[in-house]
Amino acid sequence: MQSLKLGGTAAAVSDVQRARLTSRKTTRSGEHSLVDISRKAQSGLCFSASTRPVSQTAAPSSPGRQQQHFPVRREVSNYRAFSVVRLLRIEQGGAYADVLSQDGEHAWDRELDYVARTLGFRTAALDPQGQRQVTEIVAGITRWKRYVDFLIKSYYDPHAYDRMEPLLRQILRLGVYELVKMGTPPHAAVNETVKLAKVALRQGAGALVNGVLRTISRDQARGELLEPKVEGDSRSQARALADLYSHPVWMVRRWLCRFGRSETIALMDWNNKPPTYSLRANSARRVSRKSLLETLNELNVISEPSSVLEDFVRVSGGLQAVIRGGLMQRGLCSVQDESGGLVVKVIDPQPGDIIIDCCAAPGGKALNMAACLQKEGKVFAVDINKGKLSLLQNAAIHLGVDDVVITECSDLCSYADRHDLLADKVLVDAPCSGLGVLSKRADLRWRKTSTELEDMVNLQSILLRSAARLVKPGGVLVYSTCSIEPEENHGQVYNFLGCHREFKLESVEGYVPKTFVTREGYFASLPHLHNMDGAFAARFVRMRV
Ligand SMILES: C[S@@+](CC[C@H](N)C(=O)[O-])C[C@H]1O[C@@H](n2cnc3c(N)ncnc32)[C@H](O)[C@@H]1O
Repeated sequence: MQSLKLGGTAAAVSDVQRARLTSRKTTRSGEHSLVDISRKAQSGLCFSASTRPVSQTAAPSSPGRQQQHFPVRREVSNYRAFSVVRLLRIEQGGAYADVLSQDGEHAWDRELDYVARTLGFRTAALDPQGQRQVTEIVAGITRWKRYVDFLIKSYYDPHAYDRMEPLLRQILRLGVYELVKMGTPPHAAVNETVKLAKVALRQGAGALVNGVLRTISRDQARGELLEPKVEGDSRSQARALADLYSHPVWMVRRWLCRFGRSETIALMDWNNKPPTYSLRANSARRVSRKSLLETLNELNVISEPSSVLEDFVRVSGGLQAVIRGGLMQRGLCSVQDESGGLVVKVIDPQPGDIIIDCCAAPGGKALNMAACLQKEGKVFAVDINKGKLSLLQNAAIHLGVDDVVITECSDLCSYADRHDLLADKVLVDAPCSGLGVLSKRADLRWRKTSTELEDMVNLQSILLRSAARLVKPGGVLVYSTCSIEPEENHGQVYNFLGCHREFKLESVEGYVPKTFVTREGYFASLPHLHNMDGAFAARFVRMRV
């Protein structure tokens, strides 16, 4: 199958014509060829008096602007319009896909205005099902971006695609994603995205989208979809796997060296699946897991008891119904991955303990530890990020543990200089690459670089050294991350023990189920093996002198 090369050489153009890649409808009606249309669409020559050029960047906020300035276009699928505007915003503004999706109820109203300002027309508001569709589509396209772009570039000119106006790029991505990953019936996927391109941009943009999508759809139906070929030297294979499973090449290369091919694929498969969420029943308000499961059942949230933690439940289908039901506001539960709950098991908080959580915000582990104390003892929650620390403070009030949690906004190094508090237990849940949580953080894989990982390693070792000064003789120090990378985990432990003879490593056996205990005695969860986020924890004990 010949790929479509627009704006390329004459030979490439004639290949296109020979392959008759434009849709039948377009060629039969004698309209412009896809090549012409795309050139016009790219150059912006297709703007007419009746169409308006859409800003290349996100629409500026203009508070004085009245709603009636925007015509209502009910024929445009609202969730698709919301999705492309969100994607644009994520790409241009760097907003987190997952943060956006968990915004509160009123955020959708604000977003409706934002969509109108960006597209130049209003759509119908979204019902809860539409909201769920936007969340899932945006997260899905964010995850599958590299693969979707591979397809578009294979069926279109890669250079022209790179220069394409941002909104048109998002519309194309949406159409391709619907066709190849969502299984939307082709006529709906094509017609709806073409309509969106025409109304939001111009006729020519619609024709371009139509041509590319129809070609992909036709090849897909014939089982001839262009796919990355995993062949050649290790570099080429890594690149093809990166295209196929939509991950950065540097990640694929490091996982291939460590896990081998099939496990690397299993890990990438996990990262590409919709995330699983779990909730911790709030024992501080005497909420049992059984009663939490009943409440979830009343809200029609599919949930089941965790198989590894007695106070946790797993929920299916996202958190929107849980958020709408106000369960967190009412202090019934908090959102925490089971891997985070298992790290708390490694710390083993007991009533009466003085605990310092050195990198505490937004507070999943600090609040869990506080509940374990049963009102006896203290959790000193330290974090350098004031905003995130105030989230922790508010959550402590909702959960009824604010009498146990004491927050302090500080750099840990200066905190350790200022305090001679010797705690029973100290947790360093260090900032890390987050490579264990790529399923939940849809855009994280595209924002991380291997250089950043090295920077993280330096910061982690500084924080661990500072934290060590806060542990009393006989006390416990736990170092944890939500990474699966050895430099951030085993490597830190090795370096720490090398220069801190007063600490010895203690196995986590007995604190967590055996399946999470490594040969060296660390806690480690791997997403594709344990069906939860990837995390790591090592438990040290400070020897009595
Ligand atoms: C992985 S997060 C902690 C997550 C938290 N333990 C929880 O369970 O929700 C790492 C935290 O370290 C904090 N941090 C980074 N550098 C720090 C420093 N020098 N001193 C204190 N906190 C720091 C970040 O602000 C971030 O909130």
